[in-house]
Amino acid sequence: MTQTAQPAISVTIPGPATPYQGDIARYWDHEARPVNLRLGDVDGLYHHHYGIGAVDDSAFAGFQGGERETKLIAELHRLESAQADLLLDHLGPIRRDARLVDAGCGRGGSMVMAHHRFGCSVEGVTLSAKQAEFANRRARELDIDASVRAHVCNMLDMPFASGQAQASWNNESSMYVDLHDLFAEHARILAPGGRYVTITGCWNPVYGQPSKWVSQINAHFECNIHSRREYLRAMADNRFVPQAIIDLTPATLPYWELRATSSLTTGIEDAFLNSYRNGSFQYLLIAADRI
Ligand SMILES: C[S@@+](CC[C@H](N)C(=O)[O-])C[C@H]1O[C@@H](n2cnc3c(N)ncnc32)[C@H](O)[C@@H]1O
Ligand SMILES: CC(C)=CCC/C(C)=C/COP(=O)(O)OP(=O)(O)O
Ligand SMILES: [Mg+2]
Repeated sequence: MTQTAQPAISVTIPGPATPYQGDIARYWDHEARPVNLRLGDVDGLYHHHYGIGAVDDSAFAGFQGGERETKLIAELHRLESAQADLLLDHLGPIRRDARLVDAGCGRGGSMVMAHHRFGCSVEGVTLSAKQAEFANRRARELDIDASVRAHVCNMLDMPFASGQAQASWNNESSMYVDLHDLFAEHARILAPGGRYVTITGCWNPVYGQPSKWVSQINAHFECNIHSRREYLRAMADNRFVPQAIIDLTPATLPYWELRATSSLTTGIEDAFLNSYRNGSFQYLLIAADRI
């Protein structure tokens, strides 16, 4: 019997592109660590990244017990917001009619800060439906939901037209994806001359290979930390020319030293402290022009 050829049909399959992305979506759907929620409750900016800058001891020294802890938590949060501020500083001048893209937006703290600073629209993507709901609820509460939106989707295949974004970034979210695929997608959505910024933890090729502390961080977060060399190579291969490369390792150590003394430790503090101190891991900001 002869089989007639079936016409090709195109099917849209909802959900994660890979089983790994499904794992990561579940991870962030279920994440509710007090270190993130208590810090976010300080002023309603919910971050999933770490902090930079000198600790202001006077913010909590001289206080006792619960009051001291509350003030110490506010200090940790101030350092995390300072990190996002530094990233936004490197976006350059942004027009009010611009569109910005936050790839791996988490609960949206950086998006809110970007909108408040520039007055422009900010689109974010996350694999986690819970995080996107959280970010969109915060945007509604702040009455900025016409300009700040989180979408549940893959940062390697974003639902944005080509060449329309003035700037885009990854704030501690690039260790979940292949860097060549990532920068190809940023190069697609950015206008020529647009700016890309990342703050990331990367292993240091000068150390040789990922240290046991780096491997511990990977296991803790189910991520895959790349080397500094991989970032620069993948950028160069995808039309990105670095304008600034800043080693933020010395600037993030005080955050980790303070966090290790807090009531909100999660068990990963020593891995960060040891890997930063032995030179196997670096906290890096890279700002690049899309040519
Ligand atoms: C450590 S959190 C960082 C969140 C945010 N950038 C911040 O600074 O608060 C990592 C984020 O990356 C997102 N992510 C990981 N892989 C992704 C992918 N392939 N597509 C979209 N988002 C992804 C996660 O859903 C999560 O929101
Ligand atoms: C620098 C590196 C390697 C980051 C990995 C990505 C990551 C999980 C960032 C912090 O998220 P979080 O704020 O949810 O983590 P925590 O609960 O530890 O504060
Ligand atoms: Mg955190």
